[in-house]
Amino acid sequence: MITRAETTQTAPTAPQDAGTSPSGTALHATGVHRHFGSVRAVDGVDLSVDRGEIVALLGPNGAGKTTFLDMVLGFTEPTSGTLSVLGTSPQRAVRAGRVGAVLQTEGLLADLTVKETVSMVAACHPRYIPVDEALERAGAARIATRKVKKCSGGERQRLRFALALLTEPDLLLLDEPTAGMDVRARQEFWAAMHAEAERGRTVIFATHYLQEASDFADRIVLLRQGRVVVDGSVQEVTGTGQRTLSCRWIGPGTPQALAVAHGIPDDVTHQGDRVRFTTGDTDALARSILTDGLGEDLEIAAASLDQVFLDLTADTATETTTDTADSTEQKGR
Ligand SMILES: Nc1ncnc2c1ncn2[C@@H]1O[C@H](COP(=O)(O)OP(=O)(O)OP(=O)(O)O)[C@@H](O)[C@H]1O
Repeated sequence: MITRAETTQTAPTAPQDAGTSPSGTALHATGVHRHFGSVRAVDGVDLSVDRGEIVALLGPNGAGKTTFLDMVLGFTEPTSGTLSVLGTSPQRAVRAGRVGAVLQTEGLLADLTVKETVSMVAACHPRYIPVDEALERAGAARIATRKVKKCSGGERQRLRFALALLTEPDLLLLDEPTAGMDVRARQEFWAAMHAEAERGRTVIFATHYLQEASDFADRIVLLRQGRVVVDGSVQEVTGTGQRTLSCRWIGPGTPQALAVAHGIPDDVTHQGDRVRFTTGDTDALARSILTDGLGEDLEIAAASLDQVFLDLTADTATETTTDTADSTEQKGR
């Protein structure tokens, strides 16, 4: 049985077991559910990720991100629905070393050095890249001789990254990979990940840092209560939110009257000499302001990813449950 801690470390099956994915799809999920007793952790996810894509998986605590990644890694099976990874089952893709993962769980031996750890794990694989190369690419070369127990949280993540790269995987899965890293470590981590993406790897990462998602991902998938609520590029996702229009008011009339005329009576605020409107139709508002000479120095801004995230996940406090019996399964992580 494969456990979360073993994912990047033991994949002794021959590569030909993994099959191929002629369509170029790295991941294909159709109607995937994963229920734990009464808890619908994943509640009908349809998702297709092409090879070479970089996808950020966002969602509030308990949205189902880790459970979904666990299924992609073959740790747990969907309750229903189908899931294929690189054209085969998750288990076969993982065993063939075609999937690398950087997870938050432990599973590292405290008394080994970083390099010893990578060497030991490399020896479990039928084929792997040179250990020094994996360390270098993961930004872990300078901590090669450090004992794992002396490594900080961020350094351990780099070590996990080096382990994930050993088999030159086609798909990299990262669950909150930069948790615990300081700003510099985070920047270095993403620079290293960029280099891996440029080598053509597909990267799927779960994160709570929206800026990281915005900076690094081609595509944002937002989960809420086990379902995909938004799926698109950063521009498409922020485009679903309300825009703001601000200007210097020069009259006649009042901003409030204009807001009422546009059906947004409560969405007008003042900041210094500027007035700010929040609306789904900034074009119509801008037209009125310019045509009637009501304001000057107009600025229109799309919603921030943070704002869209907050709007779409505002009511997630309620737990999603099925109407079946209580959960008897324990959270095993
Ligand atoms: N083994 C399990 N048994 C019972 N419930 C579980 C189990 N694993 C996950 N859950 C529940 O499923 C839901 C989704 O959890 P999951 O860890 O996938 O969310 P997440 O989006 O990764 O959250 P976070 O951002 O906090 O890591 C939660 O309500 C969680 O408590």
